Amino acid sequence: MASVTEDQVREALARVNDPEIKRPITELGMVDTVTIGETEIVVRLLLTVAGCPLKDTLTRDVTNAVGQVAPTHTVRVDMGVMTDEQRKDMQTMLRGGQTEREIPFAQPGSLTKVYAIASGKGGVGKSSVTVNLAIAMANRGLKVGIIDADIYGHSIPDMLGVGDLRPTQVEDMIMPVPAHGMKVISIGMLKPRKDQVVAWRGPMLDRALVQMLSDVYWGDLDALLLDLPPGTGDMAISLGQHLPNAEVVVVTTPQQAAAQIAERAGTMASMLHQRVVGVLENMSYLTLPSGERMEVFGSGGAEQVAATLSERLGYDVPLLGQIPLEEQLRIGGDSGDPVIVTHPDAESSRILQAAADQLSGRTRGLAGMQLGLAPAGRL
Ligand SMILES: Nc1ncnc2c1ncn2[C@@H]1O[C@H](COP(=O)(O)OP(=O)(O)OP(=O)(O)O)[C@@H](O)[C@H]1O
Repeated sequence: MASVTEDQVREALARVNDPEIKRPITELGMVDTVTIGETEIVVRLLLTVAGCPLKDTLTRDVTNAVGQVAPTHTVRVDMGVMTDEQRKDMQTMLRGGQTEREIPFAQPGSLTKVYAIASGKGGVGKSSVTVNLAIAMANRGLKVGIIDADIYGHSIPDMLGVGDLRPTQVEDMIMPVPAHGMKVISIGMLKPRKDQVVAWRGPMLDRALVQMLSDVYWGDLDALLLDLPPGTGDMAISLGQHLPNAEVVVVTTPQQAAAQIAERAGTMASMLHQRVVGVLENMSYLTLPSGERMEVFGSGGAEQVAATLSERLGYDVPLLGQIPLEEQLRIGGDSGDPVIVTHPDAESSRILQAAADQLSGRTRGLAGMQLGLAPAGRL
């Protein structure tokens, strides 16, 4: 009987990814020993933390991979836990050799587009827009991350159905929570208790933002969306300081009062040297059973914001779309299954998908856009 070698088994193991970190377990230093007996192969794995919730997935994947190169052997997977030293080595490897924390998206040459979703007033639908825009980008094959930096609302995890999940921590590195094919971290996940009220001043908020940007293992992202708290407060200033390359999308309703406050949010972004890439109007109208459109919050707000910002900032700030009031959108947010997933043909979903395509440079024929010159999503 031709026997299998340890190299062949390790080669097979190199095809198994850690389910959370999504990198080969061999690269992560998780394969401790491989022992090949007459009839049995024993693979000893080192987990990052004892009681890792993904033990069963790892055992299944390892058994399948080794079974393919050694079909006549049985496979046994033993589990141990990494030492502090081994965890630190893994963390350094994940940071690309950097031992110091740094914000990967602020490095020259970063290919990740960062979008800050801002609003003047609260409750205009900024978080709903963030999750649906993010999924719309993921729908096009982009690797997407979301940071919920809204200290007052932090509603993103619930909107994505992961409100009860906590991120895994490896040393001082935090693994983002997977949701709808994306990676998510929320300021709410950094609190000791879910129901704790966040009453932080500027420096604490700054630390929380830096933690979410640099201590979270984001891996390779095409787009990172940040849900900011409403208004022009400390978080917006911190973001401007740490990520001046972020592009800002302003969300507003058609209401004139909301529009004026939204203009201030856009102007502030520009003062922090961030580019305002568009305005999205939410709650624009309600389609009545007769087909007639009722403008519940009036009309013209976002057009006004786009025109004022274009004039003030000296470049074109487009209106990216007008999203109607829709019950399905609200239900999607409440249930954790966003409307763009459950009802991709709903009017709101189509408008959000078009806005996402416009932002990530996927709509053909837009004036001034580079087409086909760079990899998708990295224009
Ligand atoms: N177009 C819409 N149609 C129906 N309901 C909507 C729409 N947009 C938002 N909502 C609902 O309005 C409420 C507020 O929306 P959301 O939480 O997204 O706003 P926000 O601007 O992020 O609020 P906050 O200021 O608290 O962060 C939610 O219940 C959401 O489901």
